[in-house]
Amino acid sequence: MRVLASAPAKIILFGEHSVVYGKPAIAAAIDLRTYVQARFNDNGAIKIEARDIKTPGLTVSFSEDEIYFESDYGKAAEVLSYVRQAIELVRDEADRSRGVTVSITSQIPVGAGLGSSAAVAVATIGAVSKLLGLELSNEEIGRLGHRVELLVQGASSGIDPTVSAIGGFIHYEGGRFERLPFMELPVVVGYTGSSGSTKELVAMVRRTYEEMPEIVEPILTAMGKIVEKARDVLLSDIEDGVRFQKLGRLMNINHGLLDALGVSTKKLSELVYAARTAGALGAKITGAGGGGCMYALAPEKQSEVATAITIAGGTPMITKISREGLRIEEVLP
Ligand SMILES: Nc1ncnc2c1ncn2[C@@H]1O[C@H](COP(=O)(O)OP(=O)(O)O)[C@@H](O)[C@H]1O
Ligand SMILES: C[C@@](O)(CCOP(=O)(O)O)CC(=O)O
Ligand SMILES: [Mg+2]
Repeated sequence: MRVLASAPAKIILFGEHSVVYGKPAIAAAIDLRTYVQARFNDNGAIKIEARDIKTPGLTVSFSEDEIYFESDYGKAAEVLSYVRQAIELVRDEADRSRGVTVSITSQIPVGAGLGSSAAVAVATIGAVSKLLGLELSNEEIGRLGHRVELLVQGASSGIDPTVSAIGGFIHYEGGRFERLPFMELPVVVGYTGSSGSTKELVAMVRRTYEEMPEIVEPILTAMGKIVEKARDVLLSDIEDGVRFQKLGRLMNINHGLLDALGVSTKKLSELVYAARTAGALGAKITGAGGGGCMYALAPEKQSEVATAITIAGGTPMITKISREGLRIEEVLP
């Protein structure tokens, strides 16, 4: 038997980092996906085929007629830890005796703030649980995905695995979510081309918090207030033009506060300012920062903003919100 499952990337519209401290945040699934195929193998082991991910620490030596490969096994194992933990959690719930092979292909840039870690965990849990005959709802799979992120990163709010599992738009707070009405948002994502590790960035913010709680706590509180205002704007019965203007202002304030926490980079800020200059109503980091992506809200200006992001040295992506979260694509005997 073979099962193919897929799960989407996300953007955090408002509230990354502060959400780790129990404040609310708003996120939406987007139409980039990670695909995981799971099948049984005969040797009782876990085998992971991850073709899109670079193997760190690979050394190749060439001599006259021979080639030697040496790999840093620790680093290679670490990079696959989300997938491994996802498989282990499902086997703990079902059957540890059967060997499982998973093959991964992904459209989501890694370490770019678009939730590749959550998507790979959720798609793996979806495929392996189906293979092992477990009946789990998408919500339950989101909760297991959160456990995977906690085990690997040490800290995680759970917003990414939740939105990747259930899709659409959500308001998330302290492990609970509320679905927000679906709407098309005219956004452009700008990718700096570099990556940041969520685990390290969350730990860096934690150190700053512990050093200067009297300064960082009000920043996190303000971020939470931005999210509540944004939720009111998203739910209110106003004309889209006014709605986008209000959301854009809140995005710009949220970006400034993320910058204050130290998670922006020169390149991210350049893309943010380039997008605003080209007519975006708002632009901010999305995800953990330290590289990765920003997004801009640009009604009727998406192509101008995409061009400005390219000129500033980034890669623009005009994405759509995905209504669907985890999806079982096919089950073959
Ligand atoms: N296609 C993939 N195959 C295997 N592991 C992946 C894949 N995509 C992401 N990951 C895991 O997720 C990690 C990146 O997660 P993270 O630092 O949270 O950044 P983000 O979630 O923003 O992409 C990678 O280092 C790797 O461990
Ligand atoms: C920084 C944070 O708020 C979001 C991280 O998202 P990503 O892994 O950078 O896509 C962490 C979390 O919510 O667990
Ligand atoms: Mg992540």
